[in-house]
Amino acid sequence: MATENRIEDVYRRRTGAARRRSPPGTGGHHARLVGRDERTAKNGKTGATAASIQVRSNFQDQHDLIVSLDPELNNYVFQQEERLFQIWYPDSFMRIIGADSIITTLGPSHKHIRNLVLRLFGPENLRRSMLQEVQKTAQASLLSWLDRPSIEVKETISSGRKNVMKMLKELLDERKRAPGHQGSSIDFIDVLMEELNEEKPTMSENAALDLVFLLLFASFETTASAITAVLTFLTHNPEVLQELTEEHNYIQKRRVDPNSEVTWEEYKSMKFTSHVIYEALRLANIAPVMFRKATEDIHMKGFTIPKGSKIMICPSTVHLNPVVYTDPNIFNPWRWKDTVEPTGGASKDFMAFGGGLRLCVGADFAKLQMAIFLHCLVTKYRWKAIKGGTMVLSPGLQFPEGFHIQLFPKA
Ligand code: HEM
Repeated sequence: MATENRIEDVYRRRTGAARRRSPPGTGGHHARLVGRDERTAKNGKTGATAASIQVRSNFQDQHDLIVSLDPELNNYVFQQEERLFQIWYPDSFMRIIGADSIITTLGPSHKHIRNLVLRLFGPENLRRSMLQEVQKTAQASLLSWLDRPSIEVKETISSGRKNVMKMLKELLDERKRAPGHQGSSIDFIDVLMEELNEEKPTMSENAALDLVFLLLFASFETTASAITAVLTFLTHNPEVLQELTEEHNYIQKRRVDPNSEVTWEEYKSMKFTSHVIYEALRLANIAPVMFRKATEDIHMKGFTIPKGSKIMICPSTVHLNPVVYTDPNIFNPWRWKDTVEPTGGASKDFMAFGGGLRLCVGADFAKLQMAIFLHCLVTKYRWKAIKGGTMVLSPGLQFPEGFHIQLFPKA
């Protein structure tokens, strides 16, 4: 796996920043080191002493872009969300996700939309209905993989999920034609219909569809990448696969009917699985960067981040930091054994799901999907790697040759 320097290098290559080292203030792209230890950063060493790199860029408003390689600054940004920092993403990204989304809203509106989304993806609904749904989907996908000589894991997982978008749109139309869904479990369309039928709805129908799109966009790539990364790590680490399989076999053996559905208690008992998931997310750095802008002048460690500056947070600075994680490039789920799991999926040492007010709303859902997929996989199947499986951070996680496997039923 590549390290945070690689991310920095790729970023510099793309902006041309490193090559044009013209002095600050002369316009165009150029890079200036503003960290504590210029030499360390130049030599490409990683770790707690890594400096922040400040790049003056061609962003429209000509404010600085600070690439933060400092774990403390990363954490501080999340803690000070909507006080000293505010969400900001480049225009190209905002065009994809739509101007009117959870990402662009602030304050009470943001909180309101988050709460709507959490009615579907929060722990209560995960326990009540999503657990079953997720299990059915995982079982059906794996069954459909059986007859095929080679499966490209990420592609297969994400194409399956794309059908969900189509289905949700159809469902919204159907529910509009025949309102008053009487099902026992709530679904997101119920939540949205309720919102749209309010006397003073907080969103238009288009905004509601945009939100559905954003949720699917945010979940397709990320979850598919995460599951592919876990499978790759398991393939290369048979001792991890063995302990994981033992955990799931044990859960299955304790049931009266081994084929009955996974219960919430069983899911919560999957400790080693949870460590495998955290470890894979730590190494994979699926969301390689996050952006914010400073809403005030901020003084930190002898530096000033001027109001209006854009800040690029790189979670790998923490995740691949040897001071925080011993042998950071080694896939070692046992390292989590004596660690308190990050509350709500985030801590100052673990930011795969971001942190603070903007912590990923799908974090619990993503972990549930991964754990249930692994349960269905290791209790019923084994697999053989056919091709690919190389992971590169460039700067996001990529599988240049994909990861192709063949699936077999367990004897
Ligand atoms: C392994 C899978 C996933 C990873 C690594 C991941 C990562 C992240 C990260 C890092 C953020 C914070 C972005 C920021 O602070 O700028 C985020 C936010 C978000 N994620 Fe995820 N995500 C995953 C799965 C999902 C899923 C399954 C969904 C949908 C159900 C989802 C929906 C969202 C949404 C809506 C936000 C914006 C939250 C807000 O602004 O309040 N994510 N995600």
